[in-house]
Amino acid sequence: MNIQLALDRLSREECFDVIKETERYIDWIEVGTGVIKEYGMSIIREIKEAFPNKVLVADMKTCDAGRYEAAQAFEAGADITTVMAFSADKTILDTLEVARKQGKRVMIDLLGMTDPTRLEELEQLGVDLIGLHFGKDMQLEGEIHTDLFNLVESYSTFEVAIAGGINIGSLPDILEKSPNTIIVGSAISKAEDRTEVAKKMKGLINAYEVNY
Ligand SMILES: O=C([C@H](O)CO)[C@H](O)[C@H](O)COP(=O)(O)O
Repeated sequence: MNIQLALDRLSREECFDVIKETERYIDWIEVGTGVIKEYGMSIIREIKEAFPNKVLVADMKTCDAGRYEAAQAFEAGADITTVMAFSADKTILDTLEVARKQGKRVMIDLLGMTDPTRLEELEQLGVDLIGLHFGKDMQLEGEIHTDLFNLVESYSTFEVAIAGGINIGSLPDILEKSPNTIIVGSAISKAEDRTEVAKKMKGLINAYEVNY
């Protein structure tokens, strides 16, 4: 099970600090949407150059012009780019095609998605990696719940990532659902001791995997 460290609402310098402080305990690095909007593709390039052995996720949250945006992210060094589940089928197909040609991947972000038939369609389109997502603004009015997994429970074809305010308190319940990737942003990046929090979270994951 991977930890994907999400870098959001951080300066360029802070992004590098957070990675350096936690790199022993994280597997994937996500350059957050806001960070990409602030610094453009250059921050993806710089982070990939500095940490070439980490899988780099560009949280582009693409919803249109998929071919162009996927090419931008991959050209900058991303291994995975994100596309919103509500996007047109053509957008999703185009991003998948660009990814396949370059040996890269697309994560479909299910933020706001409640329609199970869209999952069927995504599977038919050839999607293999999805992100369950309880959004930042949703977190102002509630907390992530494992009910999110209901959307995907009848699909064995998807590799599943999950995000949305996951912290040490909510991690044990999430682990019971055995996602492939656990996305953690503010619980690590805004912590006083980021190394300690990342270490504890990785420790909980390792302990779960040993007993699973
Ligand atoms: O995708 C994200 C969100 O929409 C802000 O862009 C975050 O990366 C994701 O939610 C993980 O961050 P936390 O919720 O702070 O753990």
